[in-house]
Amino acid sequence: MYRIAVLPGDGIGKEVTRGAVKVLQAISDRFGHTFQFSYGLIGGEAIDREGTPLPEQTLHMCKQSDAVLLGAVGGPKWDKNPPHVRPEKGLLQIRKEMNLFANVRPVTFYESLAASSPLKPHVIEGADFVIVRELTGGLYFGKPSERRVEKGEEAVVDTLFYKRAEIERIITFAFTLAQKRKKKVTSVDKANVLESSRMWREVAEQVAKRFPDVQLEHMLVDNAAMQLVRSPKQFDVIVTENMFGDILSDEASMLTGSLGMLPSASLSVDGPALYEPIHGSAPDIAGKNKANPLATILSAAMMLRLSFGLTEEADVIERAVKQVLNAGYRTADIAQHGDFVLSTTEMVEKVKDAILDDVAIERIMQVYV
Ligand SMILES: NC(=O)c1ccc[n+]([C@@H]2O[C@H](COP(=O)([O-])OP(=O)(O)OC[C@H]3O[C@@H](n4cnc5c(N)ncnc54)[C@H](O)[C@@H]3O)[C@@H](O)[C@H]2O)c1
Ligand SMILES: CC(C)[C@H](C(=O)O)[C@@H](O)C(=O)O
Ligand SMILES: [Mg+2]
Repeated sequence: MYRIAVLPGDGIGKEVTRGAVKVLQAISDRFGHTFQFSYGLIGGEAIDREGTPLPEQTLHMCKQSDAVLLGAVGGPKWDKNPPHVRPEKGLLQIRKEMNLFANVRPVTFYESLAASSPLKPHVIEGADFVIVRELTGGLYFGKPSERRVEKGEEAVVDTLFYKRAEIERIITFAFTLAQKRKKKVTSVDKANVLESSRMWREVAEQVAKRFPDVQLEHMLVDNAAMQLVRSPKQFDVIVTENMFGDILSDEASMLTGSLGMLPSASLSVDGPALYEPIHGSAPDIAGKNKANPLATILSAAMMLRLSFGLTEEADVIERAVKQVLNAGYRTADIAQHGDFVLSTTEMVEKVKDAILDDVAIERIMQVYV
């Protein structure tokens, strides 16, 4: 049995996690696995109901689970809350409390979505890279982070803080991943300005010595932002600090045409991992059955593969997504003029159908081939 903690969160988080759970149930039916789903509050809804963005009960449930599936948090309703009762604080707290330092954001080009991207097909065709984002340090967690009065003037400060060991572990993770891929690491920093980036670069050089089969290049983050749209096919594994990774991964989603396509895994050295789409709660489309569920469904596939070792089942989900896209089914965010637009729930049903077809074909192949 696999114990999955489901944290729907706010806005479309509820809609896309509902869809991913249905897909996992289809996998469970077909492969005979037992997924035990437990639900917890996080983010704005948790604030409304429990007065805190991450209730202790939620954190305990997640720590006791085998993996966590999260939707998204946040929304205008809570945007003026004090810092400690913002929905996003709950997300940062669960990342820190579960030591989820390694955030893996794969960026995959889908042939059938070439027209959905704002980038030219020849630029993106074949692009396939992973952004490895340090997730529990940097500006997000550095202290002080406060407003103050300095020499009679109102001022404010945030702090970009990393221990050398935190930098070393994420870069080591990136090199280990690159060894299993195309053996190239692009370390992104702002070493021409930031001291933290100069240490980052030193550590990358030191770690590289332990991976002689992996190529290391350094790239300044402003150049990297430009290179992502100019020539994304050059990348294999990008490793970078927290804030840069947040920004670059949303930009990278445009290779697929939508934020609604990118999954993520947040991993720790030990203990359960957390899987979530990189997008947010999308208040502008929340409750309209318009959200693209594929990023969350693909995050569930990452869960099966990375947390449960169910590689065939993960492959089935990823193949089903590709089949549905190849068949021309689109949610509004990836639709072109003239496409038949599916709702969130309709897209989920198409993925479930493809899973059932895929498994049927697999069974036939096993029997007759
Ligand atoms: N991991 C998270 O929980 C997470 C991530 C990012 C933003 N947020 C929060 O979400 C709220 C809204 O932030 P935002 O609008 O800047 O970012 P967002 O990612 O929610 O939305 C950005 C744009 O992308 C679209 N979009 C996002 N996901 C989509 C999907 N699955 N299908 C179709 N379209 C999709 C939205 O409609 C919107 O136009 C904020 O409160 C923010 O803090 C949460
Ligand atoms: C909601 C916000 C705190 C979060 C982040 O910046 O990490 C989000 O943008 C993400 O990418 O998961
Ligand atoms: Mg983000």
